[in-house]
Amino acid sequence: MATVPDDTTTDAARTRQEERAAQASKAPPRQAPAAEALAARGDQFSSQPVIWCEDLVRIYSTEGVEVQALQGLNLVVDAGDVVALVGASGSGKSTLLGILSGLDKPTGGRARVAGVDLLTMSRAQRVDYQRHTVGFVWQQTSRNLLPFLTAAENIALPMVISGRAERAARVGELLGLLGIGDLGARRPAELSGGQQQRVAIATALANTPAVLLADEPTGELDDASSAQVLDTMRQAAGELGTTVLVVTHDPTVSDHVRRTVAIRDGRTSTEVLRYVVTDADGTVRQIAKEYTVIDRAGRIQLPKAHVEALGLRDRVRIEKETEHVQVWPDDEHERRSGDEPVPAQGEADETMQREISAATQDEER
Ligand SMILES: Nc1ncnc2c1ncn2[C@@H]1O[C@H](COP(=O)(O)OP(=O)(O)OP(=O)(O)O)[C@@H](O)[C@H]1O
Repeated sequence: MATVPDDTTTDAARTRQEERAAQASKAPPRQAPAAEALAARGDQFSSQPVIWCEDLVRIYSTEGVEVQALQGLNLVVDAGDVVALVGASGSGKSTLLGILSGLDKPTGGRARVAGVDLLTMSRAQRVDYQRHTVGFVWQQTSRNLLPFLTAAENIALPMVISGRAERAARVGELLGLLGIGDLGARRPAELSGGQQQRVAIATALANTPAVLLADEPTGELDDASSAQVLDTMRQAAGELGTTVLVVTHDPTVSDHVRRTVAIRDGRTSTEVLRYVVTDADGTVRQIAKEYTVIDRAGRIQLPKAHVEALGLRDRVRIEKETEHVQVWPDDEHERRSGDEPVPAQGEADETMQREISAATQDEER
């Protein structure tokens, strides 16, 4: 028997109690958006999802061959959240980031970031969007920074382009936030990979974007540098009220974010949410729960492991319980594959009628 949702794999009742206790005590998630920072941003959309994608489709056509990279992807990210996007190679992660960053256009569906409609924006709006609404950090440290400028000059550059005043103060603030206050005068070649990525994050945050998008920002770093970069990114984004979406192959990234969304075949498939709960004795614990994504039509994708383990195929039986639904293998299939021929509908009704009469007679006797 498979049961959905997945939280019944442990002690479901206890987990639900823990969840309620966490909500009741308003225990903040580990990377809770800083409410003050969000309020300080004064964004009109701060109470709405900052990233909103519905049935997003991206089809690439090369030499007559079509590849459907996104196949009706749905994703909602709230203001100030820090979300990791994971998935096998080719699942569509970079395609999604390309669309959200305004570098690419979806083939269909709807997408809004910080209130901007990504399908209908004009060329001028796109330039403005890339300058002010989103910041981007690439995997290759060399792609993020200009080698002939110092760290401070790199961070100031987006503000020079957008004509922002009081740049020196802002550069100092960002260098401090990213923990590289003493490295402002160095050129990228004089910095370690981790330090370069922190400068890159500061540069991406310079114009106070609503959203920071990062594609494998720790891909070229060792574990210790990765952890440092992710922590400073999370802290800086929290201070500034910036929403973060980070694509990664690195499983340790998940430990640094509240929410991990998995993409499979161009669609969001599962999510892991992490909470911090404090027990009655003061013990602080982190709870991670895996959820399966359900779309607007009520469709879910069962985990492959469950499907294989239970031999689910063709069809399943779904039963509603008080607080959950159960998914059962098709036992009808097995019953009918025996030696006896399957009766036609009229005969089946008659057979059932005969069986009921026989059972009633047995009871009467
Ligand atoms: N410009 C393109 N032209 C044609 N096909 C493309 C293009 N970009 C991506 N694809 C295809 O779209 C699918 C999704 O690619 P995408 O790069 O988004 O995956 P990904 O999850 O980011 O993979 P990886 O983790 O390896 O970077 C793949 O099948 C890929 O080959």
